[in-house]
Amino acid sequence: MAKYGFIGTGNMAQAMIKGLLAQGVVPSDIAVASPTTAAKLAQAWGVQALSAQQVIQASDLTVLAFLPNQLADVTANLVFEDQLVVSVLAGVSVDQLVTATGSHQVVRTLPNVNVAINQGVTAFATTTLTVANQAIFHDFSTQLGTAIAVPEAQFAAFSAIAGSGPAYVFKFIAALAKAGVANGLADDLATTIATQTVLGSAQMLAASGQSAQVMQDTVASPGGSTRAGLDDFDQQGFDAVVAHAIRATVEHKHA
Ligand SMILES: NC(=O)C1=CN([C@@H]2O[C@H](COP(=O)(O)OP(=O)(O)OC[C@H]3O[C@@H](n4cnc5c(N)ncnc54)[C@H](OP(=O)(O)O)[C@@H]3O)[C@@H](O)[C@H]2O)C=CC1
Ligand SMILES: O=C(O)[C@@H]1CCC=N1
Repeated sequence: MAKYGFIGTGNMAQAMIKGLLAQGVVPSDIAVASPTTAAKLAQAWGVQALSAQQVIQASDLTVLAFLPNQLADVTANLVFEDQLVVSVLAGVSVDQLVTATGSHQVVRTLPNVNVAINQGVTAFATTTLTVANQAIFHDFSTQLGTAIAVPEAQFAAFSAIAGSGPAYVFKFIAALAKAGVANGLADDLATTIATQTVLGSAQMLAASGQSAQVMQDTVASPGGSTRAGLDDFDQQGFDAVVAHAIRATVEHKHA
């Protein structure tokens, strides 16, 4: 089994580690480095907390999972040689990764937090990898969900829809639940049914082979309450609100 390393152990790294552990990767095959959280993860999950340089040396694949603006500082004194480096840093290009690490075996990725339950969707773009490193990255990424090769010019759009998308879906669920409470449902019940409804609807759409537009019509009986709600969404400019927020996300430097 390949050994995996993480430099940076925040929300994204923890989501990836959870996904790997759920797939049967043994904790001792995962090495982590960060100022404070790495030691806590070693206690809680049995992974190895090491220095960043030791993580690189102990791993077949090292994930960079700190904040994008930390790239130069964190890598300044690290030696990667031609180790396989997988970055999750939003907005950081393959060329920037090669310059910062000195490695020519580099993968730029943009995952989402659903990797924690092996249902992530991850964009990737690479330098020319050795056959061995292609296999190591393929095994790593497919354990976490779906991995898709995406041109770097499309990473910002991918990041907005897939990377940030879970936050926007959680926002919709929260709004749906809040509206349920405003209309008389208990808080817990409203959250449970809003969550299950979004989960079931996504699965229903995926299974249907139909467009999301067509599926709306299967719910809205002619002259019924759903049509009244959909018309109200349109009058309030729902699609424009979503498009505006996605544009703000795409235009951010860390997309
Ligand atoms: N969250 C998400 O859904 C997504 C995040 N990303 C990318 O993932 C990366 C991490 O984001 P996220 O996990 O949300 O952020 P967090 O703030 O949760 O995590 C940042 C991590 O960086 C660590 N860190 C800080 N300084 C150093 C250092 N000098 N050396 C090593 N590690 C350091 C922190 O360590 P400590 O905890 O010990 O302080 C922390 O574990 C970003 O680049 C982001 O663009 C990409 C797609 C989705
Ligand atoms: O918010 C962020 O900057 C990162 C990028 C995509 C999701 N989270």
